Amino acid sequence: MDQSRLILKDAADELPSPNGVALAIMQLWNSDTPSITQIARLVETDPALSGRLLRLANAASRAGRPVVSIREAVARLGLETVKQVAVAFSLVDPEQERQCEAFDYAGFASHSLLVAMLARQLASQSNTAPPEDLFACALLARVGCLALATVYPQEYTQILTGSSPSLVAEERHRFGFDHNDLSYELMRDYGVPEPLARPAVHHESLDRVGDVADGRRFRIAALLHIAYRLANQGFQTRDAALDDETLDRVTALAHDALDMDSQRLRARFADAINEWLSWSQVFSLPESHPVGPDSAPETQAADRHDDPHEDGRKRALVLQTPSDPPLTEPLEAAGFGTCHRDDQEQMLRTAVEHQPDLLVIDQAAITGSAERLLRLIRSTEWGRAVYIVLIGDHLDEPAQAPLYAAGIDMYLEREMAAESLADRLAPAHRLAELKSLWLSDRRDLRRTANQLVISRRKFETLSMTDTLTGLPNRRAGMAELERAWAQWSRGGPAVGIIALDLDHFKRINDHHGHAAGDRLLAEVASVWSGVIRQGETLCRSGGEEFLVITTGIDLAAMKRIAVRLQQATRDITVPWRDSVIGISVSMGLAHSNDATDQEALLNRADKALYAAKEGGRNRICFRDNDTYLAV
Ligand SMILES: Nc1nc2c(ncn2[C@@H]2O[C@H](COP(=O)(O)OP(=O)(O)OP(=O)(O)O)[C@@H](O)[C@H]2O)c(=O)[nH]1
Repeated sequence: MDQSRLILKDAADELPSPNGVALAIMQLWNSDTPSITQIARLVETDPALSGRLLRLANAASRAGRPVVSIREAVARLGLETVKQVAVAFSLVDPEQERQCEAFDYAGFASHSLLVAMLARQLASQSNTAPPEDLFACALLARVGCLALATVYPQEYTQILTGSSPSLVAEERHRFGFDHNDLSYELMRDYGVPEPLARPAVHHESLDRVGDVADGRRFRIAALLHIAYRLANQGFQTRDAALDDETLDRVTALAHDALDMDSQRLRARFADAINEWLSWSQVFSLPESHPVGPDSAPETQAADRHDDPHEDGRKRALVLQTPSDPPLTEPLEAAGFGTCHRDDQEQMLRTAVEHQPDLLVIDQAAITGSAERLLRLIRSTEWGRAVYIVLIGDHLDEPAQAPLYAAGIDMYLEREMAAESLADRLAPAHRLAELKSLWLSDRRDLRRTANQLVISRRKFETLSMTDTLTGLPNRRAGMAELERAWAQWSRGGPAVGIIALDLDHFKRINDHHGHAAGDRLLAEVASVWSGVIRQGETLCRSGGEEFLVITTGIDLAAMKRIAVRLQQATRDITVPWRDSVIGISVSMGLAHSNDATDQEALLNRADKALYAAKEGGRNRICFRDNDTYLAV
């Protein structure tokens, strides 16, 4: 899954934070000195920000134990760093074409938070992993979805609104990898260790949880799956009562993996839901009650042009006391769609939502220190490129200097504002033009780079796939064998090879023609694919030769697979013109217990296959001491 790493740079740096969290962090910053606990609790509600901070904390302590708990990351980084990172987040882009329309950003963050809170509750009652680590792991377990929505907004909208029943299958088809692969890569990039990140990949489906063989990883995958399932219900009902159907589905798993009965499960669910509901106000700010231009009743009538970016004009946001005449006219004359706020908090909300190009701030409407507000705005991502005009009363140059230092671009005297503002906005226009040019260049560049990743990934997939049968080719088979052997040599599951070679295939070609041979090869591949199971890999290693790589089973179990393959081959009939073609297969088995390295293993299977051919074909052979025996 190395290719998905290529889009990490974009994704990891630019995953958007929910506007509600963004605003809450700004409010904390702007009020009194926020405490590290307050900040940590807010950070925990946002997967994108949590990931960034974990990455930073882990980068700072390269040699030490990895930091997985978000609270620990916040404590290690310290208030100043966390404040800086927290305010400089990316936001969901208000411009339609740059956001994934079908992706519910706020819902995603809120759902992830609920899964995380449930995981923490379940972990606190079971001996699986530290609760704070599992909180972070669960919070980030689906961050790949957010990354795909951010990096491929249009394509992801098509996937989400398409008719495919399987999101994962559709993602794989489109991108060559799915959101689980990407979540894993991002989590590793953030510094989450493999034993926690890997089980998270399996958490969405019960079948995939069952595939996790290792005991501790299985418990982690099971815990995350239970949290995910419960969260799906809680997210919909927003109620602490657990329905029987969901409970039935997870009870057996909770019992096996966490040693937890249904009563305790219900109690943990209720606790997590209550905790989550108490946080929901963070999310209900701009998302569910948009505090955009049209929602402030007191200003609605005045703001006819309250959705300034709708018509493609540059956006101006004005903070002004109600007693002053609104600056709509000069701003409109200068080509800006304008919206007014008379309250600083409302202004910040609107700015977060709409990311204006121009901010006109009347000093009289600022609560608290003007410099502090300006610094706060300048430290945000949207605030870095906004043109700021400050309107004040008789400030001489020494009084203006610290305001310029804090981030204003222009100072205007109140009496002059109405008449001279329009004439002075050329630089603001130029900056907005530059910004939009730069953004569109960046967008095009990213789009090209991201498309390249997909093409490359598809090419790689093709170069690892046999075109006739759709099976992994020899190269892919050898890569899989190498991976399995490396695990075995580190004490992992045993590896086995079943080498298969169709009998007298040349005769088929000679008698029925090459096309008939091709049909038969494709049919054989399809039938065998249905016979092998999870954990077994079937590849086409050459013309009429195939390999099955098994893991975690002994020779006796391999023989049973070989017999199933032999029986299935016997049943294959391919109608061709006036006749029906059938085939048989010879097989040779070898097991890692009897081999010193992977070449020796392959060699041993080949020799056993040769013995099967020599013995008359249509048989399964293996070596026992110095003799070859047939199954
Ligand atoms: N139709 C078709 N034939 C292929 C393909 N690849 C290899 N072959 C043919 O497979 C045949 C293999 O022949 P041999 O190696 O003599 O083996 P065999 O006839 O199967 O005999 P045994 O293996 O000894 O049972 C050759 O005729 C190849 O041309 C392919 O992709 N399509």
